[in-house]
Amino acid sequence: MKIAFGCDHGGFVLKAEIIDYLKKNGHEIIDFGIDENKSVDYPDYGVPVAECVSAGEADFGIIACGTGIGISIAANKVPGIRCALLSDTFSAHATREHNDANMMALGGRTIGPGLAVDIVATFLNTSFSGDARHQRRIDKITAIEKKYSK
Ligand SMILES: O=C[C@H](O)[C@H](O)[C@H](O)COP(=O)(O)O
Repeated sequence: MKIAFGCDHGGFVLKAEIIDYLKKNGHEIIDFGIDENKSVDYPDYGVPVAECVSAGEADFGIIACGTGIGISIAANKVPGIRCALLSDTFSAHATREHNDANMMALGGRTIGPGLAVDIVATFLNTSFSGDARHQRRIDKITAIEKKYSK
């Protein structure tokens, strides 16, 4: 799959192991940085990933900041993005199966790289259930997006 990745300096600590996992598992990576550990503004790295996913240029987006909060808030402003902030594998599974999330966010200051990679693996290896009740709820989220984009 094509995976877009982006992080700020708070998420940079997770980058190497996530990229390593993605490469070892045959994924193509679209890397939006950062490439060195310097202080940056997380919207500048989360939004390009979100735009890439929203445009259909990547299958999924993975982003990280210190907590995963700021960068996921920014990503979720892009139409078509459903970005889940994750810190456990149960939620990683559930957000794919129930929410059809197309992006996930991690916090480099809240979880370690081992758990981060397990979460990424669970997220990428779980499919949307396609269940009507879940689709109905996603459709309602999309309708909210359309209502406020006028
Ligand atoms: O939600 C925001 C992220 O956790 C940022 O990574 C964090 O705010 C960066 O903080 P600082 O500039 O103090 O390193």
